[in-house]
Amino acid sequence: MSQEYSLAKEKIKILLLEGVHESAVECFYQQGYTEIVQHSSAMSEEELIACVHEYHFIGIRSRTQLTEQVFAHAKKLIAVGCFCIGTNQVDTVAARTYGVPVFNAPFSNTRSVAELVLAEMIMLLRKVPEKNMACHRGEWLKTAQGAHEARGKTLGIVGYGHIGTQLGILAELLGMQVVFYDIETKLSLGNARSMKTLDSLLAHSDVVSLHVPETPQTQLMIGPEQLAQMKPGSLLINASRGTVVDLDALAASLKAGHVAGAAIDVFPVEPKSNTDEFISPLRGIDQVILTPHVGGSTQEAQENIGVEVAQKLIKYSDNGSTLSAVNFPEVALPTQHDSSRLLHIHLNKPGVLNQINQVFAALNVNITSQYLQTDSELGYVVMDVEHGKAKAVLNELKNVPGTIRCRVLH
Ligand SMILES: NC(=O)c1ccc[n+]([C@@H]2O[C@H](COP(=O)([O-])OP(=O)(O)OC[C@H]3O[C@@H](n4cnc5c(N)ncnc54)[C@H](O)[C@@H]3O)[C@@H](O)[C@H]2O)c1
Ligand SMILES: O=C(O)[C@H](O)COP(=O)(O)O
Repeated sequence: MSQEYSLAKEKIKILLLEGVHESAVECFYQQGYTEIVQHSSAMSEEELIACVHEYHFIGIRSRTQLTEQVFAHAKKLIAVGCFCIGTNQVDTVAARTYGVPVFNAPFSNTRSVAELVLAEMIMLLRKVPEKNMACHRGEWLKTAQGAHEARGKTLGIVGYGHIGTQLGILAELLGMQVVFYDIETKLSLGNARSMKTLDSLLAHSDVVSLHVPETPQTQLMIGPEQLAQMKPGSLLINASRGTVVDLDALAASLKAGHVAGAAIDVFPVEPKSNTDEFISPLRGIDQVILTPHVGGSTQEAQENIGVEVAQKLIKYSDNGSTLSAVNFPEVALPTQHDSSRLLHIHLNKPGVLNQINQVFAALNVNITSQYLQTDSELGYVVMDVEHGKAKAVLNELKNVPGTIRCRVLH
């Protein structure tokens, strides 16, 4: 049975995985949420299935997979917080069907990614990775051969969103020319030029940097054909998602000397914890910078994300607001005064709202405020009623056909 009445805050159990920043914990404490369990690493599906029934909120980063099976066992789960940008690790459709909104931090770590990519680009242009490796082996590779300034070179940005646009601005400050390719029409910032096709961007760029989300269209977006279209001696950077690049094809292109260098932060399969082995066809290739998915891992980003996502979870818990949820109709709500608040999540089918309103009419309960938002499949309606009336209404609302979840707040 899912939670029907909001508990006292100190009884609400929160599970935070993957070293979610202390700033989140402080936010929860400040708002009276003290039952917090923290883990520094991710949990496997099995581990989650064994414990998820205890928790009302779960906070994760990019490593924890929240599958349909996990949601099926999460009887008390009220909401999920992804303390990162990506939500591809969560079955957000399954979450919806169980009436669980998923929140994330859509931009708090974007500057950190842009800065890392900029630094890597300069390192690759100067052939620092191979010179660094040579020094570690006791060799002395002092040469200007193949080393270039960034000034005057062309940076091609694939995916001109929060990260891509910031990177473009930073690169122009170095005197680079910026071109970009995006499936949406985007406002060009600075002197950046939009390219009509991915192929033309690849053929024009000295450095290609990928900043697209993981979608069916971006799966292996850069494979053997695309690598062959890149200029001989050009560089590839991927700090987006590991599924975007065919790493075997990249390794072959690097070994053949076509692509001259690469910086890769994300991988199709990443170790679940810092003690697991990292396996990749790029290991041992000197001209590649490999980083363990740390594009967004700065103190500044993590602290801001901690606050941002914790506040979204607290708001949903305290007043039902779903503003900026990634899988749910968005409702922005004022705090209720002198009333009880009922939250009703239902299938968006003809007649459901009518039946909800009939419950109130039959019980002669007045709705003081009502807020509704729907998408093509889901409806979320929030109703404030006089104190003391909510319990009777809840008992009837639960039986309205199409109800996914119904709760009373305070
Ligand atoms: N390495 C890290 O630690 C790290 C940190 C943050 C984000 N990321 C990844 O970076 C990605 C981009 O982040 P963002 O904040 O810039 O996202 P964003 O949503 O602001 O921008 C993504 C852009 O890609 C475009 N796009 C989508 N599909 C495309 C396609 N097939 N071809 C071309 N363009 C396409 C979108 O229209 C959008 O403009 C995130 O989805 C996340 O996976 C990684
Ligand atoms: O989606 C994101 O924001 C990035 O991939 C970073 O994920 P992380 O918080 O697990 O480092």
